Amino acid sequence: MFSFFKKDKNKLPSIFDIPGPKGKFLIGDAMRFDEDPVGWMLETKPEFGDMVRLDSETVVIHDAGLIEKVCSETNEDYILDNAMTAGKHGRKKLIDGIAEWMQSRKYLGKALNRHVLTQHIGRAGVSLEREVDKRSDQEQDLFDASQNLLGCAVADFVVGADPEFKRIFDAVEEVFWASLNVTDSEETRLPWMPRPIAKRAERLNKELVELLHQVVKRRLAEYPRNEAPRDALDQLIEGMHDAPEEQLVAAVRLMMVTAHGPSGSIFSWCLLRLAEHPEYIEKIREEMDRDAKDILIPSKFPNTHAFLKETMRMHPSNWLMGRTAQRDTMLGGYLIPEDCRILFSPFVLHRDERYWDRPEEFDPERWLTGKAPHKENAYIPFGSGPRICPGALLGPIQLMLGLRALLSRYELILPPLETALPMHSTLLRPDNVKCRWVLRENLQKQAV
Ligand code: HEM
Repeated sequence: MFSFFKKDKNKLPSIFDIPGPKGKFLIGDAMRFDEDPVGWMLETKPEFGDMVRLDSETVVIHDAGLIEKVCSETNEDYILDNAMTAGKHGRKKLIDGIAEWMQSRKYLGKALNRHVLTQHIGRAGVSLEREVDKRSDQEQDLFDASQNLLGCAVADFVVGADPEFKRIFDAVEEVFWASLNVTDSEETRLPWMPRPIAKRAERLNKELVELLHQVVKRRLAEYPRNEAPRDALDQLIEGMHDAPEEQLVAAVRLMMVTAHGPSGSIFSWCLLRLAEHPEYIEKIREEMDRDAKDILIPSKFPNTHAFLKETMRMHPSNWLMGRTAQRDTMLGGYLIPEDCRILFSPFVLHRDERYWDRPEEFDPERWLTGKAPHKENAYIPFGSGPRICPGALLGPIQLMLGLRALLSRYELILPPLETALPMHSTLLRPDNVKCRWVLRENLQKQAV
């Protein structure tokens, strides 16, 4: 027997030892996964278990503990990247920028203070009511309307005190849609293909960055203001006024562009679920009658928070997340090679019977018992680890501002949830659902 046929007993089990469907040479089962990723995961999980090899460099994991391990080792053993930053060159840039971004994150966290939030809630409450009124009694796309409203709230938190707020918000909107088109498209898969969608996104992004440079310059010129910070940018400058201008611009841009989509996607599903559970509309309206600044105290809005949490369980905006190994590393007893992609799905995790009771049932009450309704690490709508969403506390506050602006004066008209097909693309969003909101008093008049 030649020695290379003998199994090396000392060799660690590698990615090729991880079970998975046979698939095709080189591409594994990637084509089947691309056609229906959720179906693929739900089908392969019972057969192959908590670690499933998709192709020679991609593994899908389902175990809550393993997912937590990968998330918590991000920045060290794994890197957080996406279709826009894939490839060796893009990855190197990301790795080089981690320390700077983590410093910005620290100061962003400080912006979640009472001063900034109270001013944000006042300002955003007014802007959201205005945006809701503008769209009154119009048939519109649900996700489009939702992401516009919530995007406005996010931008207000970040740069709401700026005299050019509207211009900044419009530029962010354009970049958001252009980037979503890139990550939704197949373009980035084949590096040698022309990339018109990505080129447009790059141009719009460049324009946004130029605009944000002007904004940051203006604020730096005003520093020190000797007044409490009005928005996240004021707070960033308070902590980082001697940081390079680029770093401040990058932090502000990333926050606005990243937060736009998830918030809008959750808001869309929340409205669809409310139309399915009208009894909650009344409960939420009752809670919303309280003083606006109480929005900062979740215990005063138990039903609203329970409803939002359950919406994020069943419809996590970031339904498929991933990390890439920065170096050879061990996971679940296997040696994961550098550049290997690890995928995990909050959508599948949040429906796993091992971690949840009646996972397929939409039941906000499960969050009202005083005990966590799930096993450890099984609820990750905001991700986890050092790169967990820095807006995890702010997101629900802004969703509540959106609900308040809409439900206090308007009645929703939406198709039944079962007709709303989910689009599992970059974000989990309802596909082409039309919605309308009508002033409550007008509906009441019509009823008489
Ligand atoms: C309900 C609303 C929101 C949801 C569901 C959401 C969800 C997420 C998720 C799942 C991630 C990826 C985390 C990971 O990979 O572990 C993320 C990242 C991020 N989110 Fe949010 N988010 C929301 C609102 C916000 C808000 C309001 C902000 C800030 C104003 C924000 C800023 C960010 C940023 C900057 C990142 C990137 C973090 C990093 O790479 O270090 N998000 N978000």
